[in-house]
Amino acid sequence: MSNAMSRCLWRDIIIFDGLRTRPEPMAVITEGARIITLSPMSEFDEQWAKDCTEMGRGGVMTPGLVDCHTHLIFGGSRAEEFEARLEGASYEEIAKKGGGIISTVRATRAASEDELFRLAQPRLEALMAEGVTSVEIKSGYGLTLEDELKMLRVARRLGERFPIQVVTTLLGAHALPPEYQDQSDAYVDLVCQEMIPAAAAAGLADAVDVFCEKIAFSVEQCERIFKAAQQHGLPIKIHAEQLSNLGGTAMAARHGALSADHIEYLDDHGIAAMREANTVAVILPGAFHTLRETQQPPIEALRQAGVPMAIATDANPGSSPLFMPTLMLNLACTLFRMTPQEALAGMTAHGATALGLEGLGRLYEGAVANLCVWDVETPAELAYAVQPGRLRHRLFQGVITHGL
Ligand SMILES: N=CN[C@@H](CCC(=O)O)C(=O)O
Ligand SMILES: [Zn+2]
Repeated sequence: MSNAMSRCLWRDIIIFDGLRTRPEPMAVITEGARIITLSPMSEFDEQWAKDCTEMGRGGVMTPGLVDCHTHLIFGGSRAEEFEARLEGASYEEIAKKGGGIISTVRATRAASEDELFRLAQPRLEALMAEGVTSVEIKSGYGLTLEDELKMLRVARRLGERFPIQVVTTLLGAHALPPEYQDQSDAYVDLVCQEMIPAAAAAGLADAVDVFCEKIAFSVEQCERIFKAAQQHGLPIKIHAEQLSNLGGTAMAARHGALSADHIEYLDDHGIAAMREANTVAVILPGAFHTLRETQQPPIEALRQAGVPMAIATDANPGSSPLFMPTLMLNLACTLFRMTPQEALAGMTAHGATALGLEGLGRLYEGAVANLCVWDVETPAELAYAVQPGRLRHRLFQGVITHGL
């Protein structure tokens, strides 16, 4: 890593600023943890280069990528489930037989904190190698008080050990653990009365998430969890309308949710509620692709309503074992006809909004210097080609962590 206090200068670079591509080549100077100059080349003053380390010319600069939905911490593998699905079993059928999420719960409970850390490290490094500078990591494979806290502690440790911002989310209501079979309300009590208070008191959770679906928790149960989260000052988000339309998104939006994620089955009522509440739509093309879903998320209706759309990897062992953020840009375009600019905004500015990190995921004078420089000629190329190795520089809080 370089000295964060020196000045770095990039010239003749195309800027995607988090929302749009700037119309002309720019010069960018960072000093310490901040961007201090972001100027069209036509206004460049050679004096600015004094005391700067020249970082090169050409290429594309984007904000550091924001992956706002991941399940990076888990034990075990679900390769067998992958094969079973190829032979025709559905995600829901596998879940109902105690496989799916619950099989990862068994492996995660059996793993120590150190082991989970060791397993998560290369997954996190894969995201960083693709330019991610902020990542959300959920619990949700513990489903006991201790195992959920164990996962959250691993997430915090990852954020302390690596040059990346880790935002943690308590997902105690991810699936009903087998020991609570036929007692889902009692399990929701555990989430509300023990997990949320303990995670909040220990400062381990930055938000609370739920999986609202027939194979998981009802709208009423999710609402109860949201009320408990808000009593502890924690923002909320929801996995909803992925496999069916239960109306969880509209309920979550009424409670001011940061985001509603998946949302393939979202209807107009849900979209109106999201627009009203400024809830971000988190689009997860990796899960859509892996589960061979057929119901498309309502991209055009969200676009017309002006609901911001984020894109994330949903990296997890079951529905999206895909640890490559730029692949998600490509899938969002090819599967959902999002534009490359929309996809990039989804993994920068809107991804940050989905995490409540306003101002991050953007490039402007004064912004935190979380940024990437890519060996491509236009921002659209990042979504067009699926090609590792294009990251020239990655800066996290002004420190060069890649491409010295
Ligand atoms: N939909 C629910 N949860 C995860 C899947 C987790 C798993 O299959 O292990 C998701 O976001 O896709
Ligand atoms: Zn998820």
